[in-house]
Amino acid sequence: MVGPAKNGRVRHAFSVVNGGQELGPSSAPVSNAGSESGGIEFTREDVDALLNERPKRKDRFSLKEKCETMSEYIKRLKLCIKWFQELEESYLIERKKLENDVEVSERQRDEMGILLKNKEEELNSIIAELRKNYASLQEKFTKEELDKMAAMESLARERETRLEIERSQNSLSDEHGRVQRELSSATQKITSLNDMYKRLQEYIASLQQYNSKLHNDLSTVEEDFKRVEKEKVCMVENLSMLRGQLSVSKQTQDDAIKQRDALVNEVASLRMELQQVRDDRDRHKLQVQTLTAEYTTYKESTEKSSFEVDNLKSKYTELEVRCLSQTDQIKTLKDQLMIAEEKVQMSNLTTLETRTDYEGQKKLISELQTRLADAEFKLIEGEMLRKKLHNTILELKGNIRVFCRVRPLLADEDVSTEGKVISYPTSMDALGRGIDLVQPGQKHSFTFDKVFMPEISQEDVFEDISQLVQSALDGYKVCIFAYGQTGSGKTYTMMGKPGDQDQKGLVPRSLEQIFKTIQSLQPQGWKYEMQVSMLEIYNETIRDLLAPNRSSSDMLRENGIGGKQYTIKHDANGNTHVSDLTIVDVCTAKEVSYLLERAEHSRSVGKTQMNEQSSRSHFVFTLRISGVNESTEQQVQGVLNLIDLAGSERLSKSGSTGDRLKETQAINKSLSSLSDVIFALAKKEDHVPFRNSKLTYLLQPCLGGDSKTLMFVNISPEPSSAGESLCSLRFASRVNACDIGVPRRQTSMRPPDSRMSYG
Ligand SMILES: Nc1ncnc2c1ncn2[C@@H]1O[C@H](COP(=O)(O)OP(=O)(O)OP(=O)(O)O)[C@@H](O)[C@H]1O
Repeated sequence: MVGPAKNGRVRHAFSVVNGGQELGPSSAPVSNAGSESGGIEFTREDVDALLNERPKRKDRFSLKEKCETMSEYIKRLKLCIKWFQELEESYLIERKKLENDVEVSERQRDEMGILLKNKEEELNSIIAELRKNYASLQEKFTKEELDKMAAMESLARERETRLEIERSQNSLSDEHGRVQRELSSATQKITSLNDMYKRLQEYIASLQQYNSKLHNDLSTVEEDFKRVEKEKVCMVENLSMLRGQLSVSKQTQDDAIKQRDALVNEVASLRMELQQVRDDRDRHKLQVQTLTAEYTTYKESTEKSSFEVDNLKSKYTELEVRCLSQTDQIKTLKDQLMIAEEKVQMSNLTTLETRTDYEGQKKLISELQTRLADAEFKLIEGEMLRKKLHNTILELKGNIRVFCRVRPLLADEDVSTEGKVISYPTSMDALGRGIDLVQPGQKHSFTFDKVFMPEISQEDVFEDISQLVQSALDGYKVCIFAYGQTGSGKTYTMMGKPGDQDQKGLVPRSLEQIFKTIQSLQPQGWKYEMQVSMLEIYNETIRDLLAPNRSSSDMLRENGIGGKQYTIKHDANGNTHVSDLTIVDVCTAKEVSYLLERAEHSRSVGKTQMNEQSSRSHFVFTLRISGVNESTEQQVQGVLNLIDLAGSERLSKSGSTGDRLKETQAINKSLSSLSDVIFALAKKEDHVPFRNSKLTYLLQPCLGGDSKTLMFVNISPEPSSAGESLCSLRFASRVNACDIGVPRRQTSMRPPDSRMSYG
């Protein structure tokens, strides 16, 4: 049926009956109530809609749902195709009918000719369109079929995958269970590890606290120590003053006692004199009485002799005068006696006062002595604590310490043209520890344990290492070495300026301190024995600097042309032995100075363009210290190694030729071996090439742990040395980063053959 044109469009209505049931696209089929077949009317729009109504891909649909939707859609498409086929058939039938009608009715045909033609055209176009649609539907159908097949295949694959997944899910759930169990045990482990970590953190915090406490204690102890030292000095002064006062008051007391005794004697003699005078007076009184009686008797016989009377009168007068004078004398004596008695009383009082004073001062002295003993005890205790804390701090550090020393500009050096290359940062954390080297356009900053500026004196430098030297007496191996380019001040730092007391170097100062300390430790029962050896390493050959009668031929032989070959060995205790090396027992600093002078003569001193006095060998001074405390049975064995390394210099800069070139090459080889060792230690490599040079092999115990090691890096302030200084500073900062472990104190018995031990 062809419906009326609506909105310029031709409306086609057709119905499909399938098994008595109307089928059609589920989307809005409009039922035509007037239709005979009671079928469904389709418009072109409906068909277009149906064709365009391809199920939208919903990503969230599962493959199965997609397949079902596809199947539904394909089903509808099939129905459509069927409808189209039926439609085509009905059109064909209609056409046939019309053709028949044409045949039947020419008129009708003429009338309908145009209409039919149009209709035919229209139908043809519709058919063509439908065919086209059909073809495209077929195509779509095939495509959808293919899609369906692919979907089916992928569904099957998915099913398989799902099964696989389910299987793996099962195994995964097993795994999950296992992992859960492992997780719970791991969680437990983590909890316990966390606990442990917390405990460790607490432990670290407590260690840090302990460390800071130790630092505080150290500073308090050092303050106490200083205070007690001051107090001791005051007390000693007081004591000597009191002793002076006491001796003065003793003298006064003796004088007073003597005076009193003299006065007592005087009083006794005065008393005797008085008694004598009294006796005289009594006697004279008696005489006077007798004379008076005689006078009365003679008066009665007055007339007898007037001469006798006169005589008797004069005698009487004389006696009276004598009596009067004696009375005066008695009075004077009495006065003198009174004065003497007063004096005695006074001197008694003074004696009493002096005695009280004396007792008071005696008490004060004994009090002061007790306080002094206390202070001395505190001092010893403080010293012990200080030593312990000092050693603990050094042990905690566990690395090679590095002190940097910049020498002043020498008279013939000038920086004015190129400017200063060395500066010192002033920030709080780098103060006294930082050094900056400025090169054109670049600043290199370094930090060390200490940086000594040019104006720092030898004494001040020594103050900073005196504790380390002290450690050798406490039984540690101590190694101090100076590194730096030629002329940077290594020998000055180690040995000082010969003949100038103020500019003595570390070696003489260390020896003085050691001998002084040994003496001060004597009252505490310590007795020390010391042995010295000195050697140099020249062109990779060891030379004994204390060998008796060392001639130039010996030197030649030592240079490898026959003769003694000194070999280095380390024993299990970390002691180093150099075969045939001369070891001298020493008791005083003077003896060591003499040996140092002897060694200095033997040293090889070469001349290069860089430094007229440049030492071309490594100088190694060793002092072995064995101490025993007779009261505590304690024994210590320490070693002090003081090393002045040969100058590090670039061949090009040194301008060496011939023998000097050979020397420079040997020095550079051993110094580069030293840096190889340091780098291997810094990287904690399994193999450290100690054996690559005599120097490193000799220093193995100092570099490989076990000992307290300090390196001086000496720097020249000259702008022309900036490159060398930078190399030295870089090397030193690597050395500083080197963790060599904890130094060990040697308190065991000295082995019987320790005379040959080097360090
Ligand atoms: N801190 C200082 N104060 C004063 N003068 C110094 C100082 N340091 C070094 N000098 C002087 O610098 C010069 C070179 O020093 P020194 O001989 O110690 O160098 P060096 O590094 O030992 O050289 P080399 O490697 O050739 O032995 C000497 O004249 C020395 O007196």
